[in-house]
This record gives sequence, structure tokens and C-alpha cells, in this order.
Amino acid sequence: MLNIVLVKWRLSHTQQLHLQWKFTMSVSRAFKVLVSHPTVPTPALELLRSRGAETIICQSVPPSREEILEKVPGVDAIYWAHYQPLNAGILDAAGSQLRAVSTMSSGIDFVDVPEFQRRKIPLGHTPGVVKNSVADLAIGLMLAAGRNFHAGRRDIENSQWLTERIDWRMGHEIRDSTVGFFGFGGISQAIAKRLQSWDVAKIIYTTRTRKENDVDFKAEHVPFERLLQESDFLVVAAPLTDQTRGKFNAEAFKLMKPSAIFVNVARGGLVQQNDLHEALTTGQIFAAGLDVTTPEPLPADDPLLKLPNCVILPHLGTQTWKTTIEMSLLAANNIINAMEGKPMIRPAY
Ligand SMILES: O=CC(=O)O
Repeated sequence: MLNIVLVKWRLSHTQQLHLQWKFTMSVSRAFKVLVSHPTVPTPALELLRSRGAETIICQSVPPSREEILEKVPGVDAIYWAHYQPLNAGILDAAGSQLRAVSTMSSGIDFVDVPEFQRRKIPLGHTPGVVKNSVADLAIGLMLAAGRNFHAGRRDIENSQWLTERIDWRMGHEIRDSTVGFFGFGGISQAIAKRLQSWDVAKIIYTTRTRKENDVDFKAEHVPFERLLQESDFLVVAAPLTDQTRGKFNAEAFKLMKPSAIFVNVARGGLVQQNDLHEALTTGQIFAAGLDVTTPEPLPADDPLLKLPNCVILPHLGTQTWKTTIEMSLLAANNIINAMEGKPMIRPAY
């Protein structure tokens, strides 16, 4: 205290004002961020800290709601790095000083968005940057399911390598096929862009309203029924909402071609999984490639895992370093913007 008084006494009035300004700035820029998961990439944490954040990092893997509820009170922002429910319970525990939340995900089906809107708490997410890695994976699933990767692997393991049979493990090519998209946002368009060099016959898609830029992909907007009837490969890349939940059910699979390949890189909830199982076992469709399921993690004894014509991945769509770092930085920048009184880069509402 004495030292401060002495220093103040020696400083000129202008110097004192400057010091006071600097002190005020550093105080007003400091903020506390709860980071819900310990494996958020370091560059994102460093970015937050370089802009004045104190990061409170939850250590539990898988995430523990108890730990989050214990650490969240009093924070200014929340960096939500997993798919656990983000709802009133978390917002209440955080307190009324909470000024921003960003998920590190493109999909926000696990967030109670109306609750954020009601409380006027800015909410960000990380779409856009995910599109390339998910598009690559979707094409991988089209190929893997269409060309029997999983069935072929099982044949080797079961000593059923029947190359002497000409008709053994015949698959379907992307060439000359009709590729249908349910949803035609960034991910579908990134897939469609890649497919421009795969000699597909036609690209069709179903969305609520026609996309103005569909001409760029020579894609035709079609009703859902036509999408089901005409697609050789049907790729689901749409958000999970009350309107899309369970959309791919027994009725839908019955309308699809017996040679169709069904790919889901969106959310498991868009599909009635029992009906998909039925469609795959009864030959209503040829094969499926799934990056997403219900639930996640999928239990090791799930009947879908027993099917030769179903390729299943454990939600790896964005699991590349490049994309994960881009997502983590975007989530950090959403929060930093909100802390600096600016709009988030990718607001969720
Ligand atoms: O599924 C991945 C995401 O929503 O980012």
C-alpha cells in the first residue's frame, strides 16, 4: 500500500491517468472461461489466455456433469467441447454474469437453444470449418458401403475368400449413379464438389427450400419421396431437429432401391435404427455407411454391428488435426468476440 502511494506521488498527473487507464483495461478484459473438457487443443487455450482469459479446465473424461456444475459458478463464458446436454441446469449453475457460450461442434442438437434465446445469452458454434473432413469421410463411407469393405474383411476372417466365384461381393460404383442428399448445406455441397470429378449421372437433394447456388453443382431440388426413390447413394447431412428426427424410418426405406447405399454423417437421431436394421437384413436396401448412431457410444453388442452390409464408424467426421484445431480456434474466437462486445463469428441463433 505504502509503495503504491509513493509511486503515485512521484508520477505526473498524465502518467497517473495512463496507469489508471491501463489498469482499468486489463481488469475489464480479464474473464473466466470454463472449458468443459481437458483435451481441447492447446492453441485454442493459448488464444483465450492471450486475450485475458483465465481458463478453468474440467479434467474428467468422459465429461462429468458433477465436475462441470462444481466449476461453472461465476464464469463469464463457457467453452463446451462435447455433446452432453447444455441446458438451463448449466446456465443456472453458471450464474447471471454469464456472457457467452460456444460449443466446439457444428451440430447443436444437444443445446437447449430456446433457453439461450430466452435469457439472451450469446451462443456460438463451429460450422463451416467441419465441411471438408466430413465430406472426405462421407465419400469414404459411400465407397466402403458400396464396395463391401466390411463384408470383405469379414470374409477373410471367416476363411470365405471366394475369388473363384465371379459374382462374389459385387458392389456398386459411384460412376453413373444418382447421388441424393438430405440437406444441402456446407457438408453436402463439399461432397457434391468432390463428386464433380466422379462422373456421377445426377445429383439431387431435398431441403425445405431450394438452394440458389444448386446450379453450381448441377443439382436438382426434389421432394423427399423422389429423393428416396431415385437415389443410388443417399447421403444424410442435415441437422437433427424436431422436423428431421426419425425421418428415415420403415416407410422411407421401403421406397428406396434394393441397390441403394444409405450414408449418414449427420446425427443418429435422423434414423429409426431398428427400421434400418430391418431394411439391411431384408434386402430393402443394399448397404449402409454410418458415422453416427443412437446412442453414442454404440454398445458393442448392437445388432447393427453384426451386419456384413453396414459399415459403422465411431463419429469420426471431424477427427483430423487440421479440422479439430480450426474448430477449437473458432470456438475460442466466438467467445473472445462476445467478451469484446462484438458479434460472435458463428452465432447459433
Ligand atoms: O458432429 C460433429 C459436429 O457437430 O461438429
